[in-house]
Amino acid sequence: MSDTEHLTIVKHPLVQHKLTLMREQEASTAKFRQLLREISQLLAYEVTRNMEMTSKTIQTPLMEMEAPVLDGKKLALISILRAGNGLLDGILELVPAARVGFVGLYRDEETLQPVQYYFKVPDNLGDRLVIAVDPMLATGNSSVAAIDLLKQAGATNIRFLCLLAAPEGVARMKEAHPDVPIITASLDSHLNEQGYIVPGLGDAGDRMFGTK
Ligand SMILES: O=P(O)(O)OC[C@H]1O[C@H](OP(=O)(O)OP(=O)(O)O)[C@H](O)[C@@H]1O
Ligand SMILES: O=c1cc[nH]c(=O)[nH]1
Ligand SMILES: [Mg+2]
Repeated sequence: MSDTEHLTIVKHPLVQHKLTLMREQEASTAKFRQLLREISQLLAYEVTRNMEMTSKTIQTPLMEMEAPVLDGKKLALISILRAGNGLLDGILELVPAARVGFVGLYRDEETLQPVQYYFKVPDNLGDRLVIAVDPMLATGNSSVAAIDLLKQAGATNIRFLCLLAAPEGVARMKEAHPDVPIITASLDSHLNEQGYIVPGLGDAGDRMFGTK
């Protein structure tokens, strides 16, 4: 997979405008959550772009026609807890029949290593397009670990959707999972010493859920 196939940055003006509003430190919890939900639907448009299609015969008021419909087994959306849930709900509104799974991971603040606390995913992952969602791709340790687990559970066709990515995380994902395309709204500058994305937006989970 070439670099341009591996990383897609969604530069649509509505995405970029909403992302700027989310980055601002005075955005309230309610505003932050609402904006993330709105952006998730715009990003979902991009991440589902290549879903397989088939057709079926329908009857319009005027005539019979062969009309396009989605093919194959349902999509599996996987939320990397807990911040992933901020992307999940909006996408589910667009794809209400999707199956949903959860990978519970938090990042140890000292070591920046992921600590797993939950894993529950739909059956037959190998037959599905699997879209893993987490707003932040920082060191990449969490997303690499989550995708390791999804592959162990049988997933073969995986995409990773995030709001912000750091170059360090993109490189780590490319090394560990070169077959997994990343779709994001922004490739930011770098990570700071605490592993936060700069300029970033802070801790996505805390901002979304109003915790510290
Ligand atoms: O790429 P990494 O360096 O691993 O960092 C990214 C991870 O950090 C955040 O989660 P966090 O650990 O804060 O958990 P939370 O979602 O419960 O807030 C974020 O949602 C990612 O899962
Ligand atoms: O900047 C960052 C890095 C990891 N997790 C976050 O929520 N924000
Ligand atoms: Mg967090």
